[in-house]
Amino acid sequence: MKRRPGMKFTKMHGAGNDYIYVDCTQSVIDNPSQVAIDLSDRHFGIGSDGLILIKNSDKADFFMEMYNADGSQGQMCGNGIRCVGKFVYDNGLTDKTTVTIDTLAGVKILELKTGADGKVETARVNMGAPILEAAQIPVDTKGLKEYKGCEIETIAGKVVKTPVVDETIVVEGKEYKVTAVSMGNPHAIVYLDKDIDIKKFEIEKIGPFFENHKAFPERINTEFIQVVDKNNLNMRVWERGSGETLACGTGACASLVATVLNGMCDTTATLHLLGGDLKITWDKDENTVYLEGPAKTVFTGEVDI
Ligand SMILES: N[C@@H](CCC[C@H](N)C(=O)O)C(=O)O
Repeated sequence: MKRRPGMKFTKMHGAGNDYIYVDCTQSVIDNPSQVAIDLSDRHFGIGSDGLILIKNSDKADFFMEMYNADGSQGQMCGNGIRCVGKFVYDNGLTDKTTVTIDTLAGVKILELKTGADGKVETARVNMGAPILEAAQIPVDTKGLKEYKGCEIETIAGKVVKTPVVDETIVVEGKEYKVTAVSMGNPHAIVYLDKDIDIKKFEIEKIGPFFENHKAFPERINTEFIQVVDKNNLNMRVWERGSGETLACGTGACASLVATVLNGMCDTTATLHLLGGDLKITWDKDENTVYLEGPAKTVFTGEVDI
């Protein structure tokens, strides 16, 4: 009997945030959500933080469709989009080094940087403007301890009327200060003391309670940040739908914005994550966030689905 051909995939990572990438420009995958659950499993599957499909787009060069390890869809993925840039360039799907990629959070522009072997090593992504209005993140401010509120002026006198900056939230009976930012997907940023060893922080105990807290109607990605100095932040992340990951690109962007809003860092900083470093800049004149970091291929293969 002839074996049905398997699905070709490439395992890639950006600062240790690993996904399975599939070229869907010529073929389709039925039930990608279930495929993400099955293949992300680190014992019974390939092992990853989720699945990313590269599709055709009528608005941009390509479309990125991303699934977390639990099969839920994320609107955006900062580490994933850099790897999509590497995938399409290294595999000859484009010869451009400035690539546009559409996502559920809009079209993003990537500047790809190649190494001596002609392959993409890093990418700089224009991630667009951070979203700060509670309802758009979304945050249900009734789920906070009490909402004190404030107003933030962004560009051209545009005022954000209901941001969530340094508000109090009660999680498992303990009070935390939280700032919320969306980069197309929702993030809650919480600060840790300077003197703790961030690598020993028990994120797996508290992360799920933030993720599913009543203040976050679409669940949330939570970044735990330690401010080292004005240009260096340590970060651990508990991702919505995937649990702890070694890095989160949108999370690093959201954390930089949150830390600027809290007056604790400059508009450019390096975020140090378990899987590597990401450089983030918030250009306040144009209200745009830029993310720069590595993109790596681990292996390619074929798998039955
Ligand atoms: N790791 C990603 C974000 C992936 C999506 C996230 N878990 C969500 O559901 O919003 C990144 O690098 O940005």
